[in-house]
Amino acid sequence: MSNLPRIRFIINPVSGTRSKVDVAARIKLYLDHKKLDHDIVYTDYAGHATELAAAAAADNYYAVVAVGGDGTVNEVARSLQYTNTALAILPKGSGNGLARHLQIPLQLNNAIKMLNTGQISQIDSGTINDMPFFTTAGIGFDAYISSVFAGSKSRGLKTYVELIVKEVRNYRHLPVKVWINDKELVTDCFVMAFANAAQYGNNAYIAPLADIRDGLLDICLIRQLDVVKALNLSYCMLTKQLANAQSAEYFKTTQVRVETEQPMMFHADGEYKGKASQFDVKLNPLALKVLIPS
Ligand SMILES: Nc1ncnc2c1ncn2[C@@H]1O[C@H](COP(=O)(O)OP(=O)(O)OP(=O)(O)O)[C@@H](O)[C@H]1O
Repeated sequence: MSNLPRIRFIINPVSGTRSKVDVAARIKLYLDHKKLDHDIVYTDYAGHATELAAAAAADNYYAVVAVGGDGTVNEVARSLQYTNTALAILPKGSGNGLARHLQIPLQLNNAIKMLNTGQISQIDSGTINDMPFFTTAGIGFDAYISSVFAGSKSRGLKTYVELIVKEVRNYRHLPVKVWINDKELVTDCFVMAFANAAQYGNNAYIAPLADIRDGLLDICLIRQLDVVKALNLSYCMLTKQLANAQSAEYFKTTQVRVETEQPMMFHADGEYKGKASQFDVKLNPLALKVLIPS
């Protein structure tokens, strides 16, 4: 056995919108085999990536590469927190929020080449009701959209925007009680997003000022929304201007508690997680090593 650093690729065979590229063949071609040893494993079921990543961390791998979308990234990253093993990403989803935030190349060959020359950094992570997230979590409309999106056959930005425009008319804000930085706030809530990274994915910037290493969550509260405001907010999200929009308010904090009269939908990294009427959202400073471009 060589003494080279070892990396494990975990490929989710069902993720992604693109045609079935032979990722293993590309790895053979573009990974620097003089610098890195590697193995490749495929997930057989939802949740499998978490087990495969935990085994690699226990075996002191240098890095585990999540090959998939933010769902796969989440499953891998949750096992690597507080270990010496770094998360790397070959982005293959439709949104790729964490990869985009970390400026990891979206093109497969370039993303593989980056592994040869990348550097290790550390980032924060969050939990919502003890469920880990690395980009964003949220309650209200964005969780509702993630639930509809999960059942939709098509993917990508166009589907997202069409869904938002269609569903915004039917969705109603709900009253919530929020505790942020020892202050209580009673408010309507259309969306409350808890951002570790700046974007949901697809360059939709829900919290353009979020810093993934500052030990703080950026909370974006949108109290009420109608179709006209929604179009304006969508434009602001895609042009990184949401922090200046009138209908979005921001708070920075390490933890937040939300209570609702009626159960509300929530998501973590865009994966719909169900409904709850109490939410505890926390930030874990610099919990995860990541392999990013030098
Ligand atoms: N072998 C498998 N069979 C079925 N589901 C799987 C398998 N491996 C992983 N999954 C599940 O696939 C889900 C979607 O993965 P992921 O988010 O990476 O891709 P995606 O949905 O195509 O990307 P995006 O969310 O960006 O659209 C994850 O929740 C994961 O649990």
